[in-house]
Amino acid sequence: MATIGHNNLNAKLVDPSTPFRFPLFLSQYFVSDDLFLSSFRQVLLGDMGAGKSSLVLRFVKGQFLEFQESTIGAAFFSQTLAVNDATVKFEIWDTAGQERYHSLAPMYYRGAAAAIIVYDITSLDSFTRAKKWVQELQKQGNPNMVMALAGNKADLEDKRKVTAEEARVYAEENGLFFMETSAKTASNVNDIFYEIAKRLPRAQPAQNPTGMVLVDRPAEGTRAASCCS
Ligand SMILES: Nc1nc2c(ncn2[C@@H]2O[C@H](COP(=O)(O)OP(=O)(O)OP(=O)(O)O)[C@@H](O)[C@H]2O)c(=O)[nH]1
Repeated sequence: MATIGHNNLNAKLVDPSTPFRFPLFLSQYFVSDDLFLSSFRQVLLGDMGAGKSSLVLRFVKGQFLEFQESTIGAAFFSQTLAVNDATVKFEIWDTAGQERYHSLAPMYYRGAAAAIIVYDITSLDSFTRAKKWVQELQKQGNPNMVMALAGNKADLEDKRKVTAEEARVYAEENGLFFMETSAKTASNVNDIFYEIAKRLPRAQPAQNPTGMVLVDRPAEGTRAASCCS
């Protein structure tokens, strides 16, 4: 059973391996003719203290805590975002950066459609750690996974140790998109989630759906089926 580390957030006790209602990368629900919802599982990975929980807290609640508690195990959040004509629901796993939780990470990234790998621009070690996460995802993650590299704490320019150029080149070479973010000032936080949503498989409403259609499918390849056309 996964545990959670945040008592200040709306994290739920959920084991990603069994009771999760829609275990595939992408679930689509045609609720009515004019409401279309795509649901994506997403994971945040990175060194401890890089700012993963702070980014999620900023995205989900618009808040920032100067003294954010370290995550234990992982924490689950959800947030919806309007992207073009569709509503995208993110089901977000915020993993713990402490090394002792490393072995839990595959439980969270294996079923994920997208990942944000977070480092702290004031820490070379956290950038090195981020690269190791990228390697692990490239070897063991979903091959169609959308990956973003977030250089967080961009507000701490005077303490910077990782240049934006270095990170950008690395991201380009490894097929990630890159943004510097600040959970503190909110800079680029919504933007990075929005960019991920835009890169996920395009949500397309069915032709004249009648009634409710529930479709679970892998990220790519199969077309949505309708029970009631
Ligand atoms: N200045 C600044 N501080 C930040 C930013 N993001 C997070 N922090 C601070 O960095 C510390 C660690 O943030 P967390 O969000 O807990 O980091 P984490 O990656 O979730 O850490 P673990 O749960 O241990 O893996 C906290 O004290 C935050 O307030 C940021 O953008 N700017």
